[in-house]
Amino acid sequence: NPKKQWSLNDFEIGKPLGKGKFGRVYLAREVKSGFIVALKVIFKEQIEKYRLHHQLKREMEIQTSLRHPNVLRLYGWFHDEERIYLILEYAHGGELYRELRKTGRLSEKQAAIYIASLTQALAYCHEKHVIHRDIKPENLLLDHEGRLKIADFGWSVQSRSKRHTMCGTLDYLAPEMVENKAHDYAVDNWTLGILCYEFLYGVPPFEAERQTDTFRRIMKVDLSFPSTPDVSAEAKDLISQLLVKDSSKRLSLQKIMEHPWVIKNVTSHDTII
Ligand SMILES: COc1ccc(/C=N/Nc2[nH]nc(C)c2C(=O)Nc2cccc(NC(C)=O)c2)cc1
Repeated sequence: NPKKQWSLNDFEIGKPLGKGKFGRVYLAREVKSGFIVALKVIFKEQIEKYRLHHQLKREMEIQTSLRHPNVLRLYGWFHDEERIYLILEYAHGGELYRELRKTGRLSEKQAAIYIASLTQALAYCHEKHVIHRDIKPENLLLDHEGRLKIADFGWSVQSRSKRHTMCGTLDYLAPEMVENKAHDYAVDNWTLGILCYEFLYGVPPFEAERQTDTFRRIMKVDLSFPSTPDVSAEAKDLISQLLVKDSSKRLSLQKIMEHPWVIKNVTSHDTII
């Protein structure tokens, strides 16, 4: 129940799942119910040091309020003197990133299933007035059935602007984000185009040696499709309709679900339509 006051005594801590910038994630079991969760431990002094208290609070309120099969649940949280604990849904498959690195690239069917799941999750977030702004393979988890979960509201606690210049990759940034312009929901549509390209080719479209070159390629929308792997014309069409500099001209989430490439590759049982 959401109002219960949780504490560390309610959980048996299991193996560490991995570590983020602000702390580590552990497998954990709620003692009374035996329910398995992922417990994300964030150090308060890290939050205070980067003055991210309000940001973390807002991100946690957002993620607690979201209920969608492709959005990782934040069930609750608690804290002690030096740490904040997030009680998160456990996704057995781990980061989609790892699967992408292992297989190099995805089949058109698998890529379309993930794009359709992401599109539906984003449509849900947008109707709840939540712009995600930071979808990238390492923020996407897979559950035991291979279903995609957007998983970075709760712990991507860096403030957006600093985060992108400070660390991490620019590959997924839309031009208006790169220019630090006011941005709206359409940044997420751009990112869907980046992800679709990366799922099919194994690398993001504007990858470059130096950040300055990636910036330049994004601003120019310097998009090209290599001759191998042989990717369908429909997939290229969808990518080209998303990686459009003018955010108002990007394909809408609704239109993505109606695109021939998605219709051809995603039958309703793969994802809820
Ligand atoms: C290293 O191999 C792994 C294989 C699977 C996992 C599963 N993680 N599942 C999660 N469910 N809910 C949350 C939150 C997480 C989670 O944070 N996972 C996580 C955290 C940091 C790094 C990784 N690394 C990978 C490869 O998945 C996963 C974690 C690690």
